Amino acid sequence: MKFGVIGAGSWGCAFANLLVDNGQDVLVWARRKEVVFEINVLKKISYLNGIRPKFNASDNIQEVVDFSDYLVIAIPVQFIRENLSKIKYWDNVKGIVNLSKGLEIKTLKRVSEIIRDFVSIPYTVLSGPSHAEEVAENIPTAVTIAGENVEELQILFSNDYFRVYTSDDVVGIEISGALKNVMAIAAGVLDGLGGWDNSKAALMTRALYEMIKFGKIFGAQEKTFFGLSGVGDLMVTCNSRHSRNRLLGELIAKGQTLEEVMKNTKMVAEGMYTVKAVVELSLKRGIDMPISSEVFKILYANKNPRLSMLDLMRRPLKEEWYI
Ligand SMILES: NC(=O)C1=CN([C@@H]2O[C@H](COP(=O)(O)OP(=O)(O)OC[C@H]3O[C@@H](n4cnc5c(N)ncnc54)[C@H](O)[C@@H]3O)[C@@H](O)[C@H]2O)C=CC1
Ligand SMILES: O=C(CO)COP(=O)(O)O
Repeated sequence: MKFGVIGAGSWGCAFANLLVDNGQDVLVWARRKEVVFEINVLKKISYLNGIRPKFNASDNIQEVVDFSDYLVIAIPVQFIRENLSKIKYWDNVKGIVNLSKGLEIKTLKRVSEIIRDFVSIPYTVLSGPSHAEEVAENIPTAVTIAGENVEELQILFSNDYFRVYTSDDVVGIEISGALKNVMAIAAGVLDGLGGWDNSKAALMTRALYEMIKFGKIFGAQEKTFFGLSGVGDLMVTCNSRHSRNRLLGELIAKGQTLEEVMKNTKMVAEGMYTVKAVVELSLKRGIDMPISSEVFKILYANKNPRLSMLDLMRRPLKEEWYI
């Protein structure tokens, strides 16, 4: 099978190598010519230290689409629309597989909804605790896919280091993948303030509750949040040294501004965008989202992270579970 991968960041490249390991033909689209040169000529992936690309890249997005039976989306969510709008013909593509995690802030849409604005071909989302740095090193990893063609894709993606489960909950997988990035920023803030175990465990548990509360309003199934794309990804992203979102929170709590953090990295922390959509949607739908709302205030209203922590502790006392 031929797979075109849109995005040559860490996850696009790690996933492309996985597909080659599984015997698939792969062509990756990179936005910048220097990245194509690095991959095709220098055999380097600048986003993944020490990992050799097993695939070729092109900076011509239409060429990659024309090559593909399946098109894999692996670019930050805020750039999906602008890049898909460059594609004129979708004739060969039999399905889309989305690896990106977030909500579009301009439209408040999930990735499946953004894609539906361009084409109506089968859509599948893949999510779960899967840091590119570890998948690229063939470290055992398990994820979930939902959508169309999942039986075929489960087999094509699985191998001895990558185990794929199926689910029937596209909405739940998209929402849990998007929201855990926001929660990981909050976890990073706690790391930056003191790295306390009690506080982190409490935060992650209440974060899961907040994710479920939000997801159910949009039709997600509660059980999805207890699976790989929910609690699994929440655990890895809140704790991992690889997590961009967790690191963003940590650096902010240690005194850097958002602008300073962004200037010093070419990586993208999706949660810093998604939090805007989450706060807007929660206000519109009347969903109480205390952690997300504090993350928003820390990032965009210059709120002192210690005060955010205190404000969360001082909320009205209540029963633990009342969804
Ligand atoms: N890195 C990881 O371990 C995982 C990432 N993801 C998701 O995959 C998606 C891609 O993230 P990463 O590969 O981590 O990216 P990254 O943080 O490694 O690299 C940033 C990527 O954004 C691209 N980019 C920046 N501006 C762009 C624009 N205007 N148009 C198109 N692309 C642009 C860069 O070219 C680069 O490919 C995100 O939604 C992320 O949440 C999901 C699972 C694991
Ligand atoms: O989604 C991820 C791991 O499953 C990657 O998380 P970060 O974007 O925080 O690195």
